[in-house]
Amino acid sequence: MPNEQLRRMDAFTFPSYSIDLSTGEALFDYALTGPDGEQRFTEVITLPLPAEPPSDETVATLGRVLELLHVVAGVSYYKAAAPPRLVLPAPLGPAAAELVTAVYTRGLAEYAYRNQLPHVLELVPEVPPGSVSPAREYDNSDLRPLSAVGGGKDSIVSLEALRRAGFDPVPFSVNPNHVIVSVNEASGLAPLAARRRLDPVLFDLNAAGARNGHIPVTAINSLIAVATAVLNGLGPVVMSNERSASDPNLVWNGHEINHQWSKGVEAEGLLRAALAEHAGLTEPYFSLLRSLSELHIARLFAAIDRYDDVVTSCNAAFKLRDASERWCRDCPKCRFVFLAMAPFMPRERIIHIFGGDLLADEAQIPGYRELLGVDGHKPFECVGEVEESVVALSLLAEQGQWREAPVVRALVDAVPETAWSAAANSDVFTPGGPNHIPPPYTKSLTP
Ligand SMILES: CC(=O)N[C@H]1[C@@H](OP(=O)(O)OP(=O)(O)OC[C@H]2O[C@@H](n3ccc(=O)[nH]c3=O)[C@H](O)[C@@H]2O)O[C@H](CO)[C@@H](O)[C@@H]1O[C@H](C)C(=O)N[C@@H](C)C(=O)N[C@@H](CCC(=O)O)C(=O)O
Ligand SMILES: Nc1ncnc2c1ncn2[C@@H]1O[C@H](COP(=O)(O)OP(=O)(O)OP(=O)(O)O)[C@@H](O)[C@H]1O
Repeated sequence: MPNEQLRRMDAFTFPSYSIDLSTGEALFDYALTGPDGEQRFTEVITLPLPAEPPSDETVATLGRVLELLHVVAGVSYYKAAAPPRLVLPAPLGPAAAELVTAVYTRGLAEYAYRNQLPHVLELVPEVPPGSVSPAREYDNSDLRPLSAVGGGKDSIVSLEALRRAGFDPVPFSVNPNHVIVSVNEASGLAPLAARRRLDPVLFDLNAAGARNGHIPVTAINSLIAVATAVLNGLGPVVMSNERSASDPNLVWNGHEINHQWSKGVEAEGLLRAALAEHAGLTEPYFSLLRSLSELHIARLFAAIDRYDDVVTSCNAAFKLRDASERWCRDCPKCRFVFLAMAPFMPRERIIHIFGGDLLADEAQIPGYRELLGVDGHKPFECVGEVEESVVALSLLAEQGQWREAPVVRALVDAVPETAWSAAANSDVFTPGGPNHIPPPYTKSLTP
């Protein structure tokens, strides 16, 4: 469909969804409609099946989770045109409607900002009138947790904490690539995986110049994880989203723009409330690392060495096409994670993990100046707060193994006095902020 026709689309709708319980394959249909016709899409999500066929109650609860997933996963296709109307397929309760509104507005905020589409931030979904029959309560809080694994340091810290605390976690990933497969192998635990296939038409439209940008992928992965847990008789989904994920990158037109919005605590609360209301799940989903800073998580990671050959936090390794093998060593996330880990491990170990030394590479100085708040705003990436970067730098400046590294020397000179004093009084190693960690899990992070 030509780009001008896409730009004239006036509504995004959700024609149908279905699941085949003999294969685990769910089909989610979407449509952009306008004066020139419609553009249909189908996303395919395949859930891992349990050994025994699920009960009717399980199928009913799963259906409710998939109804939410159908609507949330539509963001990938909505963004190809960003029409003014978002027409939901069925009535929703207030908590579910609030989740959907937030996913399409705050979740697409970076997209709206970069494409200069302020109406997206004001989008109000059209919810068909009627009530939703109450969901059967489903308490899975005592069952084995499903621990989401993204291949990076955060999910490794959670997996190991759960294991140490005796929770017997099941690793779970959506579309595990070679990095995630290697991390699972290193864990020695038997993982579950779901498959997700975006409609290839979307890539054709993108190549032809359709609107494009960042989407709240964690909200989608989280609901796929919850659906997998329900279908397989497992307990809460444990995420590894940190405190700083809730911090916006900037404010635009009075709206917070946060690249990591669906990893933040607001999204976590909305998702939990929607799952309780719409699917009856009492303890569906929480982040174990919510109270911790990235720097604190890096320090916990440094105490675990069984994943050194495989751990990869660089997003370039997770692209659908042309992915890097492991760390690209030239992006905000590589820079930040290197800086965060370096104070807590011998120099040879971190060079081994990354395959190079970013603090010896002077080409990295401009990127590090952004992370340290000296230039620009916090990059649109999964990186910690400026204060965490300054604290990490101050720790490096005290260590003989790093003090003379060219990048450390240049940055120590660049950071203003005010930032050093803020870092000196920083609480980055003190857990804090709101969280949804259920009581049985609160002690998991204490060695
Ligand atoms: C791997 C990555 O960072 N991708 C972002 C990148 O996309 P790119 O075109 O370079 O590569 P692909 O990921 O292969 O995507 C191809 C196209 O498909 C679209 N798409 C992808 C996944 C999806 O669920 N829906 C989609 O529509 C995508 O828009 C591409 O056109 O740049 C994109 C634009 O900024 C980003 O949207 C891609 O981000 C992925 C969705 C992704 O998985 N990113 C995570 C690594 C990520 O950024 N996580 C955040 C958490 C954000 C959140 O709120 O959940 C983080 O860790 O901070
Ligand atoms: N493919 C995936 N399947 C399931 N969960 C995922 C996937 N990718 C990321 N996640 C989860 O989403 C959350 C955010 O991902 P993120 O990339 O920040 O974490 P990570 O890979 O564990 O650590 P790092 O921040 O070091 O990359 C984490 O809980 C992670 O486990």
